[in-house]
Amino acid sequence: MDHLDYVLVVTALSSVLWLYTKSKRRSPPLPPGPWGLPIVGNLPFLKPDLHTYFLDLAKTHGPIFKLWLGAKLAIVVTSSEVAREILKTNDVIFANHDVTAVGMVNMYGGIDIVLSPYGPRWRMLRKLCVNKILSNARLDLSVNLRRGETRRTVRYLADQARVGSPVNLGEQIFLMILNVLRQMLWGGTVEEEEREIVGAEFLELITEMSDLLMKPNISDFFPALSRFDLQGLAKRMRDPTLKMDRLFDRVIKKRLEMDRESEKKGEDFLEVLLKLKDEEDDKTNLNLNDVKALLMDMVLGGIETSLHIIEFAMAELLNRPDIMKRAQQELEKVVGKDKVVEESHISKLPYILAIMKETLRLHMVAPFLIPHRPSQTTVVSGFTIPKDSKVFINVWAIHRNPNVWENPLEFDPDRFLDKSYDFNGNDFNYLPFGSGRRICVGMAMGERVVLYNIATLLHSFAWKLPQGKRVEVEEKFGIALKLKNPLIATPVLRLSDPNLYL
Ligand code: HEM
Repeated sequence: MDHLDYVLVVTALSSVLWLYTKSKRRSPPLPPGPWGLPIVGNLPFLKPDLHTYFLDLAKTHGPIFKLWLGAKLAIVVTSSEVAREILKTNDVIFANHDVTAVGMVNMYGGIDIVLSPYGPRWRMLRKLCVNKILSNARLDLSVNLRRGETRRTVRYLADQARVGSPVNLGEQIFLMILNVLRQMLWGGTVEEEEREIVGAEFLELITEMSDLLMKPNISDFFPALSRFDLQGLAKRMRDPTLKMDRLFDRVIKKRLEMDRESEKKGEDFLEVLLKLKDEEDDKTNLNLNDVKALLMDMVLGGIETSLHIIEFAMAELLNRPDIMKRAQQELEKVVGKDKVVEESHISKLPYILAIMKETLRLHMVAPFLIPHRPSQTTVVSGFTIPKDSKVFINVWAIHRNPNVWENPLEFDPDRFLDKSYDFNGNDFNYLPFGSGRRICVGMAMGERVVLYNIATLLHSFAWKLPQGKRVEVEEKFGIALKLKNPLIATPVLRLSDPNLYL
């Protein structure tokens, strides 16, 4: 090799090396992750309780790892630092929710808040909810709609208490929350006799839709196959969605037929939404489908979350009579035994609030939030996160991190009396409602409904378990995390005046 050749070879090699390091520098690698099979990736290895399975994987692969769910790349985050990078540092890029094939059928083609991509339409819907429907001022107007349903449950439980009969508490809480939400949506519209019919149908449809939304779907793992709907899930979702749509139509028609002048104004969501739709100077340009998609969001976002928090809280308290007693002492001091709890009391009940916060820490009902989806390829913690991947933030695991939470598996509301964690998502170790742009829009309502109903159940009744029994507080993964086994307990009247149970 003469000198010129030597120079050429060295130059060529250096250029290749330079290009290689440059390209390396330009695109960091994907996060690490477990090996998968060709085509199906990690799908065959998934376990039903995804939240615990993902935590186990994080122990091997670190706070950010990847999985191939068929052709779809999933990124799983298990630390508050990485969660912050996603939800705060890169919040606009991650401000979309992942869209599923069945969700699109259920949500009028994705025109609702949850599935709308971040942009002007989502902003308009969100503003409408925050200012006109779910604000504290608006919720103050509908306090009686909520109160009536809770009192109805108290009457039923009091009847059972008088005969010493155990109740399926989870079932009762479900019915109570379902009815509270139904009342908020259109309670001022539907008359008493029709209420029962609409209620029974409502319960059936919600259960069916939640089940379908949870089913793993080939259409999501291989989007190119989605038009074949190989498991028939989209087709199956059409039926309950159509029935719910007809139910919405019925109540909307009823509302439109009512003599508006003679009705009380501004109580239920439907009335507010229809009024907005008809306002001439309204800039939202809402149409009927928009109204129905918003009602659907409230139905699916508002019921399962609140109901499971109350159920988990009651399950924990039944195992901890000392904590239940402290909560009841607080209620006696603030409300007294000669009155019933009202929503106006809840801001004066810090221990009940601590019970709600601790329940949400230990049993995060939306364990991965609603999975987010980056609108462009970006780098997080030194790894490339490609556009459109599905990002699971395992908040359930973050809430149990032993480096942050002392004795994380113990139910201890006191930790929230000492530290000022709130629900606003500012501390990335505690994110029960999410954080940033997509934080839960129904937070104010969820907080009221949960606090008021826990307070009422504890104030009106002492609760007994069969002799020597404990509640197994086990979790079951689903669209919302729920208690695995039925919660059976016997209510015992606590208040001396029988009129307080009417
Ligand atoms: C206490 C009960 C509740 C909890 C724990 C809860 C939790 C959450 C969480 C974790 C998210 C996802 C945040 C994210 O993706 O980053 C969310 C979103 C949402 N929640 Fe809630 N929620 C509750 C009650 C409600 C209620 C009562 C409603 C409505 C009536 C509601 C409506 C929604 C909607 C529409 C979204 C989507 C917001 C968006 O995409 O911009 N939630 N919620």
